[in-house]
Amino acid sequence: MHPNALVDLAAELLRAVLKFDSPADGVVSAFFRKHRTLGPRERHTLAETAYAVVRQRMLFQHLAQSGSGPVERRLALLGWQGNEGFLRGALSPQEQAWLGEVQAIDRASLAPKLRHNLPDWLAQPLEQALGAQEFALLADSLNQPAPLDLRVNTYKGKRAEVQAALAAAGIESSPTPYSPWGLRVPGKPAINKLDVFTRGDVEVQDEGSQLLALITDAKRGEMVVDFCAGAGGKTLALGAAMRNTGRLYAFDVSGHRLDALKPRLARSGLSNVYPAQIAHERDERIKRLAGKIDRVLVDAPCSGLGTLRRNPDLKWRQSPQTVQSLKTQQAAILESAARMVKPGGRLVYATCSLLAAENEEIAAGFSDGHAEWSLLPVEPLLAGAKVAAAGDLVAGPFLRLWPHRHATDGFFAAVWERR
Ligand SMILES: C[S@@+](CC[C@H](N)C(=O)[O-])C[C@H]1O[C@@H](n2cnc3c(N)ncnc32)[C@H](O)[C@@H]1O
Repeated sequence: MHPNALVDLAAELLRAVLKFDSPADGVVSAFFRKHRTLGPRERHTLAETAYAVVRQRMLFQHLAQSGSGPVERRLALLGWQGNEGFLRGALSPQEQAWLGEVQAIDRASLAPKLRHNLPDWLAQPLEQALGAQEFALLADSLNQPAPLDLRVNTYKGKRAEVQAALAAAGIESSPTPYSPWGLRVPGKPAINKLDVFTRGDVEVQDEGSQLLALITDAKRGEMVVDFCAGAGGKTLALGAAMRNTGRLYAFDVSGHRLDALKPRLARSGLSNVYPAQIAHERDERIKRLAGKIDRVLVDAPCSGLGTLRRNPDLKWRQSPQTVQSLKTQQAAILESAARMVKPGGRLVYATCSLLAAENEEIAAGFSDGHAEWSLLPVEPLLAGAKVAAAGDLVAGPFLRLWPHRHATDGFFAAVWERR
């Protein structure tokens, strides 16, 4: 394709993505379905350029105030993630001069919000929680792509064996620093055609997500509920920890997401998982399990702001209002899920949000209203699950993961035991 045509397509894609009326990954996929003839390299350039602009939207929109022509084209030039020489082939002499000028601007001289690229309502509580210096590190890490983490299906194989199988396929990996189940792979090699993937020895899963399953500590023969199972990332980890025994219910209100669990379940070799769509958190099915369950994991619907490395559009699509309505939902789901836990059983509340509003505040609300539950400090639970450096992963009694500190998504977890 001619360089200019590809830049024009990047501008067209940006016009759609920057509406922020639906998730960016869906917009990108729909765009590729419309432009079927695009090759893999062109798709990579277009998608990565769109993501780069979404990540640095404030900065790029500021810089794009100068120059002329459609603003999306200037944004595409600023965020270009393809070959530099190829890009030069698309530029007019005026565009070349403009790009040179704006790229020479010293970014350190710009206003803080143009450097961190976060909306005020989000920047403020994060800066308050971390202090200015560490907040800058967080903001920087949120603007980097995430590494590819894999979870070894320990029901089928050992981490060292999977690592060797990956190496034999030309893919280098290293054990994740905290999770005993994880491997980290540099770059983004396609792994879904490898035998080690198709036979279910390995799944793609962020190390932070693995740690949530580890602290849930589901054991052989137990009755376990993954309340917000979605496509089952944590379900599969729990089922493997249970060594394919006992009964593991995977509940979700979204049948569509549960459908995505099915092929993963088939690969995993697990037969102890019972996926079921529920109408809402007070569904009859939930009531029938009251007081019967050993472990309940609530991986609650949340703002997803701990996953900005992968889903940078969330910072523009969420708002104080959406967080407020999520908080109501989170408290209601936790309340309902708790009823299923039997005396001596464990309840885990987790999010992939960085905001105390969705984390510590929800946990405090639950503890305050429930004298019959003891909050369990997470550090010994992590250490008991053979997680290295457990003390580095907690804030007080809670699990608190940060992309800039732990190279994981930003997860939170609180754990209670029913007396
Ligand atoms: C953070 S996602 C779960 C991700 C999943 N656990 C995984 O590891 O892949 C939250 C899920 O909660 C589900 N959900 C939303 N409201 C719910 C409710 N009232 N009861 C159960 N699940 C709900 C959403 O459909 C979504 O799949």
